[in-house]
Amino acid sequence: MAGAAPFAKMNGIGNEIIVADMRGRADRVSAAAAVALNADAATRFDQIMAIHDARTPGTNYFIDILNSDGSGAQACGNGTRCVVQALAAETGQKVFTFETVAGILNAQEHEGGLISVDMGRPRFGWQDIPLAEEFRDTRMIELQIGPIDAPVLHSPSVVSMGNPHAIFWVDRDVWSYELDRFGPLLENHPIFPERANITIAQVTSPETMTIRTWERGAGLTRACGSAACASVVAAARTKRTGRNVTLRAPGGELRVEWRGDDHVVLTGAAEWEFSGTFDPATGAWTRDAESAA
Ligand SMILES: N[C@H](CCC[C@H](N)C(=O)O)C(=O)O
Repeated sequence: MAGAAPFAKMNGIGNEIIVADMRGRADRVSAAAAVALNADAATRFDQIMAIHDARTPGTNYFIDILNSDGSGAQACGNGTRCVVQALAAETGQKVFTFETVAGILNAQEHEGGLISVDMGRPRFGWQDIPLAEEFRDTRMIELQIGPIDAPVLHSPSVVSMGNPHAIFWVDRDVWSYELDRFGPLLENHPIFPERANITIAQVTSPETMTIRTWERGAGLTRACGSAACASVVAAARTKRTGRNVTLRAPGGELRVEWRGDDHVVLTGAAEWEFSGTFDPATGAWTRDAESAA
């Protein structure tokens, strides 16, 4: 065993994140450690962002992303902001280039503390998302849930932001839908061979929308950055909004810009809660003595 590693419990507008410092070592945070940390109320999380030494010249670090069920994720916008805040606090550096299994991404901390992450280009091909069968037009696919003649949620837009997203457009308040009941069914629907993150979105103006997300591998979360990006891209594609949108999620506000060069930039806050050390093999952990409650 390689010994204990430092971690910080943080959140990105309520998206519960553990930033694990795995620099200078060859082991990974295990799925068993993720499940154990998530089972403890004090360290319950949506994603672990494990910072590893860079693998590719021109990048600062490699980031390994785990969901709370121990599965891997290709992208996590809110978690990336937490990584930036932790590293900026440590080093004073403000601009970072990270590598994840989904590719290279740039991020920066602004004056005043907000952090932007360039989440790259969205992909729309049915094989990119992926879907189990061909859909030529992914702005709206045939998928519904609820009574057959009066579906509660139907006809989502689907997008890959490195990870799979389905966005269901709703007219009523997003809280009036039982996302805890429908989320798991949709996440695991056979149309999504790699499962999917499920978002319900209410567009409130060409520049604003409200979203709630059921995350693949993590369940209901108070915010999901890649879902915010997917929602804006899908809304702009279907002419529901422009390309610059402020989103309200249960945990707070995010800004998304789908730039002219096709990159999607996510901006929002990140917050440190406490620090500790943990065993990346088992998830056993202790809180640092000087750390906040
Ligand atoms: N919370 C993350 C997304 C996690 C995605 C993950 N649930 C998956 O794709 O499996 C975010 O802020 O982008």
